[in-house]
Amino acid sequence: MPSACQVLDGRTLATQVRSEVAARVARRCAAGASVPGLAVVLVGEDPASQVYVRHKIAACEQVGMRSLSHRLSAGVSETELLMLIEQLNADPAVHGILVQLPLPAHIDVRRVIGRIAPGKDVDGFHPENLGRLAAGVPGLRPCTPKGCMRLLASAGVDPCGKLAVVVGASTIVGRPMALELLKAEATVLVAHKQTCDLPQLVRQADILVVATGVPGLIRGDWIKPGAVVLDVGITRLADGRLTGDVQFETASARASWITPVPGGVGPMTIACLLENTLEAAEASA
Ligand SMILES: Nc1nc(=O)c2c([nH]1)NC[C@@H]1CN(c3ccc(C(=O)N[C@@H](CCC(=O)O)C(=O)O)cc3)C=[N+]21
Repeated sequence: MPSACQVLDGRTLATQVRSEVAARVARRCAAGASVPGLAVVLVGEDPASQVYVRHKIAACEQVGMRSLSHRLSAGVSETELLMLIEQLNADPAVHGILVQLPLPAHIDVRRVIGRIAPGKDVDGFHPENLGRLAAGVPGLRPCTPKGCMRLLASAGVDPCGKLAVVVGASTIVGRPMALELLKAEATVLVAHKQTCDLPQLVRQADILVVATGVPGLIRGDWIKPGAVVLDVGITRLADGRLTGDVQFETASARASWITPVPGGVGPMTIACLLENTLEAAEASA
């Protein structure tokens, strides 16, 4: 890797964000306000989801917040899940609600997310929060795109006037990422499964954000020299290693900044979840 390319270290930045959150939580509690509480709802026994949920709960405790985990069997009815959401909506000790995705196929994800009180939707997936982001007004913002914007800022990269290409148009990452970049006055292109000539688009990107879940999709020789590359993809290979959507070795020979996988965007997602939970608590009282 030429010395010109720098690794954007998400672990170090996430540690900084988490200690800022911890300090704000301590100040809030010292002033007599309630301990921020995050309710994490996990449906089914998917081992990867269980690991993520454990990470989130440990992260809460580390910054002095309360976490409440609700585990439901894979066969739980949508009605029962909606009843739990209503109960959490009404609980004043719960400031944030996170329903771990994916949900079993018999449950309508949109109905479940739409039932979460927007003020407690710390994932920022509720249509009201996505609408606020689209309108450029304050609200709870999806954690991964928010973490990506923090990573850009930490590298001193201002998106204003740059050409940003977002690969992947999911509701949870690609779309809100495009909205964040647009708010920051980048020129934004969104590529997806039907996009013709992906390499030709990627080659123009000053800022490239990839969130497809297709390991190694983006070749290093597609990267514009000097581009900033944020790799959101995270796939566990058969040998147990984690890998991103961007071919790191060759991409880092051309990029000016690049996030590694692991240790890039992932830790920032969790840090921003904690920050959102604190924001939700601060807005509630
Ligand atoms: N309602 C909901 N909200 C989510 O935010 C959500 C979700 N459902 N379902 C699953 C995905 C996935 N996700 C990750 C968060 C952090 C890491 C992370 O910290 N990764 C570490 C590595 C972790 C490891 O070693 O496995 C890293 O990239 O360095 C990864 C993945 C949040 N998700």
